[in-house]
Amino acid sequence: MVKEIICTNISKTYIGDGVTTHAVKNIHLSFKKGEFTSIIGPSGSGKSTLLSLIGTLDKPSEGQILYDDKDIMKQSKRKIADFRFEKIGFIFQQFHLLPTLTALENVLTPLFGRKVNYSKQKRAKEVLEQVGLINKLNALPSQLSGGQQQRVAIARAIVHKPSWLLADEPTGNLDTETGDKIFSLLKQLNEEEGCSVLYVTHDSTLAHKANRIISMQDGIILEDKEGVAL
Ligand SMILES: Nc1ncnc2c1ncn2[C@@H]1O[C@H](COP(=O)(O)OP(=O)(O)OP(=O)(O)O)[C@@H](O)[C@H]1O
Repeated sequence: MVKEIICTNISKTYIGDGVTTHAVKNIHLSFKKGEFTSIIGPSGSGKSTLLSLIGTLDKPSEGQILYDDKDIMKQSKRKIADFRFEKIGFIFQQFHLLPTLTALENVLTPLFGRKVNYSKQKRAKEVLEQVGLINKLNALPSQLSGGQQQRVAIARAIVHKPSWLLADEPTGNLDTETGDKIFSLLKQLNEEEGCSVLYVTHDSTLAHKANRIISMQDGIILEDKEGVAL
C-alpha cells in the first residue's frame, strides 16, 4: 500500500512541430493516503499532465516522484505496469468503455491476464453493486445513461482494489445533478474504503468539497489550501 507520494521539482516539457510547451514547471507536492484532493485551474494549466505523471502514465522531464521512497519510473516497463495495476485506478471524462462488452465484462477488463487471490466475477459484481448498478450487469454501454456509464468506469477503476484513485474531469460530460452524484460516490469510496482521490475538475463548487484544493495556472501551483470536507 502506498502511503505517500512525493513530487520533487517535477517538470514536463512537450516538444513537437517546433513548439515547446512547459506543461508542468518545477512542482513540489506531496499527497498522503486517505486525502481527497481537488486540482483546479483553467484549460491548459497542466492538470491532466500532473495527473498522468503521478499515475505513472508518463515520465517527468525533470525531477522525480517517490511512492513511499521508491522511484517507480526507474524500474522496467513491466514493473511500472504492475505497480500501476496494483496501486492506481483511473477515471476519465470520456468513460472509455468498450462498446461491445457488457457492464460486467467492462469491469473485468483490468483483471484479464492478472493473477489475483479473489474471485474476479464475484469482485466485479461486488463493485457494480457498490456503484448502484447490480441490475445492469448485462447492459451494453449504449444502453446506459452517461452517469451510469461513468459508474461502470468507476467500478472498473476500483475492481483491483487500488489505494489511489486518479480522476480526470470525471463529471465533465455529465449534467450537474449526475455530476454531484458521481462526486458523492468518489467521496464515499474515499471515506469508506480509504481510497485516496486526486480529482481534476473545472467545477469549483465540487472542488471546494474536497479536503484539499490545489489550484494550477500555467504549469505551476498557485495555491494549495484546505477545503471544506463534506
Ligand atoms: N501530448 C502532448 N503534446 C504536446 N503538448 C501537450 C500534450 N499534452 C498536453 N500538452 C500541452 O500541455 C499544456 C497542459 O495541458 P494539460 O492537458 O495538462 O492541461 P489541463 O489543465 O488538463 O487542461 P484541460 O482542463 O483543458 O484538460 C497545454 O498547453 C497542452 O496543449
